[in-house]
Amino acid sequence: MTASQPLTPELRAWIIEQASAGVSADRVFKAMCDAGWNADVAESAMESVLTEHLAQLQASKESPVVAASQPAAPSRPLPEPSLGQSPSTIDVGDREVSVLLALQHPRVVVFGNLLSDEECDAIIAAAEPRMQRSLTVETQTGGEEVNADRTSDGMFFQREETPAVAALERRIAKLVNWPENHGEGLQVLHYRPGAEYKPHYDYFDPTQPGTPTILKRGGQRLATLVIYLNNPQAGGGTSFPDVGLEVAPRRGNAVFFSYSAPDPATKSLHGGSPVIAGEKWIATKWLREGEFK
Ligand SMILES: O=C(O)CCC(=O)C(=O)O
Ligand SMILES: [Fe+2]
Repeated sequence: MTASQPLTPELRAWIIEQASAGVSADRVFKAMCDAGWNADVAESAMESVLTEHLAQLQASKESPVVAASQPAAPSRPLPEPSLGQSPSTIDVGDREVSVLLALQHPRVVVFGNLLSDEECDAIIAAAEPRMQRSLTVETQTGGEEVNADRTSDGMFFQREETPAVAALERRIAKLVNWPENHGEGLQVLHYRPGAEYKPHYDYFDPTQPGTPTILKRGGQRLATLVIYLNNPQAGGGTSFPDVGLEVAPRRGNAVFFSYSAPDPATKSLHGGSPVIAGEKWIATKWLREGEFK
């Protein structure tokens, strides 16, 4: 390379590659000088290449055609409540849900008044006869096993299975702006004293062999809504250990959290803390990328 050398496509590509790999501008500049470039020429070459590259990136982000062809881009749409105007309540059609707390990273929003006491009781009553010790899929063998990290009992409803479940699903869709048919059936969990759900991620781990099969049915999980159906006497909060947050379980309230990628960087690690006294009943709604059939 010499100062008189034209700015070839290879050199342009090399500058972009260095910058994209996180090499500092100073080091790229020094490498060009070491290779014989005049400092002023090297500087203006870098500036023009990178400015043009950034403009191209911006244009491709703004083009809907390109965006649609990149489903895995980090800017993928996510379930998200409309909190732009910092509302204290959100109208979900047949109810005013209150907004009690919002955190950006991890994305966590705590809601009040999502369900009435009667609706909570109706969901518990419909679930109770069908409760079984929670099983998890054993990803190596494909079988199911009792998981020591999850000492609750559980069951799944079909979507819209009872009037209270259907009303809840309609509200959730409005609350977080996500289609009802992109949600899994509601899961109900029952924790007795001492029971807990150790910290975990709700997304499916892309490195596990069973994950591609799971993803065929609706794609990744993108967000979770945990709804409290009763008031435990002590313990049983939902914890987010990466940020030291614990949400108190109060009947009719709910905690929403989303994860833009199946990655711990989302800080979406969370768990159900041990119930110290009383019992804990929750309903969990997982929201998927696509239609869940
Ligand atoms: O029990 C809780 O508070 C958390 C439940 C949970 O993490 C889940 O259902 O995935
Ligand atoms: Fe979870």
